[in-house]
Amino acid sequence: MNWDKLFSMQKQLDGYIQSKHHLKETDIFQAKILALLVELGELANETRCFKFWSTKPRNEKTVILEEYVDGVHFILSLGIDKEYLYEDKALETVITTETEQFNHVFEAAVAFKGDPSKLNYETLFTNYLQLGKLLGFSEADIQAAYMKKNEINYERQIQGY
Ligand SMILES: O=c1ccn([C@H]2C[C@H](O)[C@@H](COP(=O)(O)OP(=O)(O)OP(=O)(O)O)O2)c(=O)[nH]1
Repeated sequence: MNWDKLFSMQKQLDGYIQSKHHLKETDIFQAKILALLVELGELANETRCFKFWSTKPRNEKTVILEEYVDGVHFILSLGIDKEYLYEDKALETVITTETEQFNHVFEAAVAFKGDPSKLNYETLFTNYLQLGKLLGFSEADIQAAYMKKNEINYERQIQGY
């Protein structure tokens, strides 16, 4: 996957949002971490993977992918803030349940908040990609859905959302 292209699109979007909301000089690192954690919760809710008490089916794959790419936005954005990129590498196949993998991603996000090192960023990125793989998304699916949501994010800003 060409992550450089997505990083560059994200950088433009973040710049647009920050100038629109007069945040150029404000530290929004904490807000972006919380936003990522909230998106992860929303994503988990759409999969319903942890709802052992319920028999209701999970939401459609397209809806789950839309939620997934909101998390991609915030992970790219956090990397940009800390001046990190992600280089594509072969993903190890994880032998976990979706629920365990969600918990890994939560842990990785909290670890990155406490110590925003390059290594912790890579761990967060990799864990999130492995979650995407477990949810059945190909890199092409993720890239296409990211592009679509990136455009929607501009439209929402223009509409004064
Ligand atoms: O600096 C930022 C801030 C936000 N976003 C993007 C990420 C995500 O794709 C979207 C925010 O998520 P969402 O669309 O779910 O927004 P919301 O306000 O939570 O929507 P809703 O009120 O519909 O739940 O904005 C960025 O890319 N950069």
